[in-house]
Amino acid sequence: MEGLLETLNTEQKEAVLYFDSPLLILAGAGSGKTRVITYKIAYMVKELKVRPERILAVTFTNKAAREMKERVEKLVGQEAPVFVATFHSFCVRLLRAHSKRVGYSPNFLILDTDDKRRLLREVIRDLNLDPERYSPSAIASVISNIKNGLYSEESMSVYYDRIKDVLEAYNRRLRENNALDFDDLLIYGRELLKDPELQKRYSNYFAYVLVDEYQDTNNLQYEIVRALSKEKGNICVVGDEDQCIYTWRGANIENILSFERDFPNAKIIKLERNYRCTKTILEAANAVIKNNRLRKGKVLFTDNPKGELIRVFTAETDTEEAKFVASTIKQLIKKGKKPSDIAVFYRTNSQSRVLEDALRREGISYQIVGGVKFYERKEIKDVIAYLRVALFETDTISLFRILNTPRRGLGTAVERELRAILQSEKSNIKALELLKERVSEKQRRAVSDLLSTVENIKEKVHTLPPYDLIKFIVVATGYEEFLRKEHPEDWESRMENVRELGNTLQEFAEREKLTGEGLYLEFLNTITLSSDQDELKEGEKVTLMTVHASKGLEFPIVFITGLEEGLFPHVKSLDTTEEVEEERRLFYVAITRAMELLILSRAKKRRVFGSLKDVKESRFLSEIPSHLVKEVKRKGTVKKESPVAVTLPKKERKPKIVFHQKFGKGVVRRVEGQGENAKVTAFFANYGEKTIVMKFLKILA
Ligand SMILES: Nc1ncnc2c1ncn2[C@@H]1O[C@H](COP(=O)(O)OP(=O)(O)OP(=O)(O)O)[C@@H](O)[C@H]1O
Ligand SMILES: [Mg+2]
Repeated sequence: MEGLLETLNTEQKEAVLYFDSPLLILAGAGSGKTRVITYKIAYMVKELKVRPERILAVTFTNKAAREMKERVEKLVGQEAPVFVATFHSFCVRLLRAHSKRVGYSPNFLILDTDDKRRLLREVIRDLNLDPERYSPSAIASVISNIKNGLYSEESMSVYYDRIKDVLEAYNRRLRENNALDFDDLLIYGRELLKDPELQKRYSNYFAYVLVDEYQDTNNLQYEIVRALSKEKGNICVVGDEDQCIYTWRGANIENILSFERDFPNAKIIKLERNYRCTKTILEAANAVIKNNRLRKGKVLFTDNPKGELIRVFTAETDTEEAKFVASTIKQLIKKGKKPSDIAVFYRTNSQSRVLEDALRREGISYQIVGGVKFYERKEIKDVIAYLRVALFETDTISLFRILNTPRRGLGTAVERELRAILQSEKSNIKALELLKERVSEKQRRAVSDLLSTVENIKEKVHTLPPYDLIKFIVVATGYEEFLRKEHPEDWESRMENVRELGNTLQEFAEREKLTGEGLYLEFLNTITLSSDQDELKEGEKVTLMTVHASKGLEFPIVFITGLEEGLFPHVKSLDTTEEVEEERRLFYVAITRAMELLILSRAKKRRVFGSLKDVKESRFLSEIPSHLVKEVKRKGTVKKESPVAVTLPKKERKPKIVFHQKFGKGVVRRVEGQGENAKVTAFFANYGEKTIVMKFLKILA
């Protein structure tokens, strides 16, 4: 342990060793805040002999939690698990133990964003409201804001009156389904801790509480932290007000001030040395954030080398910008950089597609974090819904999802019948039994089939390995045929996803050493709670993500794309100074993820709703001092693809070896057709023979 403390600077060491009163560490990006938290936990376990499970560490995402856990285990050895949680996962644990007190049974369901929207759509339809005026996703966010108490009293009453019926029906349906949405987790978690007995029990149980990314906690989260630590004051929170980027979700910079008020004897430690970025990058970050008025203001310096100048590229169009990113990455890799050292950020999810296309064309493997997440893809949700119906007696939301998926002639009329039955009958299986009596002969057979499939799954959960169980669901329901018919364009890749689900489950089972029902419950739990950062797997892939998802992470090389007015800063955040300042903090977060090289880009024209529009350079670009920047020139004067080359094609060479993003290298067997739409059949070592459209392949030989 002695040796370990030596790798900390004086202030960091002081923070690790300080236990006399509540501790607040306020410090800039890359100054070692997260490092202090991990070392503090390690110190408590190793030196103070605190039992690891009695230390509660809270971070912002599951990914961050997992990383922290690994780091602590590296420091103390794996002798015992440390409880590193997110606010949501902590509340799930609390609720599983005491759900009765808030009127839920312990095996409650957690609705994710998509489930929530589906349920709202149903509610809106049942209330005979116009779905045009009441869009489920808009209402979903209003409801979330109401639940989080984000509206002022005045606007609250306006919103509340307008959606009162929807909200009440929605909450009722949640209760009937024994289900909670993400907001409820925090609300009921907080509710439980209001009970003096529980509050005492848990604040006594936890010897110490630590919170990372404290600047982004909202009021509910703050109250939870406070309930757990107010008596003993055994708490350490770390944050940076310049990185507060979730005020739109109710994060509150004021929490930092309230901390000093609620814990009057709090000790404040500042860390001023950045260990992450080059001098050039840090100077740029400091210059940008200086333009914000709403900040405490602090200095941050680094002893790191000056490093390379920041590169700036101006493209004619967004497509050209993407090409620039892809070709630059290719060069960097050629020069020996690892793909996993490179990250590409964008302000909004929809920017990723163009970038993805360009990367694919260059044959660069990438992973996308956020966007349509794997578990939100339709085919994955369908298959998981079968699992959920089998495992959760009362999950009617999933029941309606699978009723006619794949199509089995159980349309809206049958759905209505089923809904009526469910008014009095809560069990899925019993409801299906009853449904059989109320439908036509043909439909009866369909319902019987569905019923036996569900019962089979229920049983096979205990007997089949996970991969085979997924296969069973696919075969029993004819899901592959269904995909083939419904999605002739991409059914293969969808099936690939379903298989991937089987792989993931298998891997999860082996890693967590779980089997049977417990395995699936834990798995469903984990994926429902997984957030933007959680798909990040290590590996030789370039990472694409929104700036929001990049919080807390670091990469040697970072691209920030789309630096245009209206995009970054975003058009929705231009009205007030506060909004623009939040965008600037977001830009500050993005810059400070970069360790060695920062590359910024923008386009002069960008496709918006299908057509190209002129866009202006982001104001943030001009806030970076010019001596830190180097303009990247466009290569030569490559005109638009010359029409001559298209009309006079060289005799197409038949490819022999190709490369595919997912399958890797393949030996070509057949080619049908020509050009980018030609169908190439190739053999891939780990996947067997596949037929793929040329444009998704790279020719290696
Ligand atoms: N004393 C130190 N000696 C060497 N490296 C350090 C030291 N402190 C921090 N680092 C390294 O600096 C980098 C940034 O540290 P860390 O991620 O803990 O910063 P942070 O303050 O949490 O940043 P952010 O605000 O972005 O979350 C990490 O790679 C970390 O290992
Ligand atoms: Mg951190």
